[in-house]
Amino acid sequence: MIVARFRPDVLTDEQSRLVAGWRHRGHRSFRCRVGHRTLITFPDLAAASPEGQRFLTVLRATRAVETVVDSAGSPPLGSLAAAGEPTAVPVSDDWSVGGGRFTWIAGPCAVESEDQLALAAKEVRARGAQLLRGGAFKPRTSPYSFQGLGRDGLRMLGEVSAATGLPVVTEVVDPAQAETVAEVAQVLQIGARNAQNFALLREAALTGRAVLLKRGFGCTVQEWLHSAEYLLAAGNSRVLLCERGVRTFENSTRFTLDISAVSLVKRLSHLPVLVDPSHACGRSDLVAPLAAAAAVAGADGVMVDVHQDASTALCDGEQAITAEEFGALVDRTGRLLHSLGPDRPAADPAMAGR
Ligand SMILES: O=C[C@H](O)[C@H](O)COP(=O)(O)O
Ligand SMILES: C=C(OP(=O)(O)O)C(=O)O
Repeated sequence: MIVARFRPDVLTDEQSRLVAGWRHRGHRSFRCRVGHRTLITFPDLAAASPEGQRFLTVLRATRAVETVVDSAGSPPLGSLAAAGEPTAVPVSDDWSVGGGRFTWIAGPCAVESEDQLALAAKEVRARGAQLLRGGAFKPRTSPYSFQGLGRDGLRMLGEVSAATGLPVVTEVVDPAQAETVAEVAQVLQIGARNAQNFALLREAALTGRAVLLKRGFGCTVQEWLHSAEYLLAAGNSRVLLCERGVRTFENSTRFTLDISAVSLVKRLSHLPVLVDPSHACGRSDLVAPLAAAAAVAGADGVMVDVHQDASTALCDGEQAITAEEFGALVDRTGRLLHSLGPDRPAADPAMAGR
């Protein structure tokens, strides 16, 4: 699919003229601001048709257009080739995910009480977390399992965030609740089970909050990237991808962490890629090695479940690590990243699309 990247010193009237001309002929275009640049894709442009050829000539001759890229079957607005460089996604006044810094997101799987959340936030913040996770609305396999504290949980997240300064990542499961969740959370999480709930993706994007998009456990990399494209095409470029394991024949771990997808997506997409080792393996003893693997594979950060007393956890206790273990994990991974230095696989626009 054809996508045009416009220069940072955008000549918006040129952009608008181009888009208006194209739309006047009954065609669609989708625009997304990525860093300092604007990407516009033209899904109806058939490069081989005479009309397509004429439009491409105009695009290439337009001063405001930096480059015109064919994303070759990959979703265009998320493509690294189109953006030209990886994007860093701001999630608060003083933290961006991506851009070379490693991000730690930690906290309980589910918000269970004020005390539990406040203690977890204090503990993970002291040990290096930049964002607090915690589910208020829990997507559970069984209707009889703990479903989360709902609005009460959201309120607790808001209070703890205000007290600690930690931005909050929490899941939204219902399109009608996207705005309510966005009043509290700096990052809306779309869980694996909803990765292809397109109405939910659209509502989450329209809140303008950053969106952390888990990979569906039955989704291919291309399906996952197309879900991200729904967010981008709705005009929200603050998208974080999160690999959390896929379902395979292997059942000795909860899911199978697809580490190759991490390195691959860093080559295909300009969006930051995170890894959730907790949900991937479902076992606290494998969280540290998988987090290390994620860091080496080029991930921009890791999200982990942390609980003070996993034996009493109301959700996913088997995969939660303690705050002390989290601290050790942050230290070890920090040393690992340092030792890798510039050898850590980074997004390389020259490899995009291979
Ligand atoms: O965050 C946790 C999810 O809600 C959980 O992994 C769902 O799984 P389960 O309901 O099968 O336990
Ligand atoms: C439900 C969660 O994860 P996933 O959607 O990856 O299962 C979660 O992180 O709380």
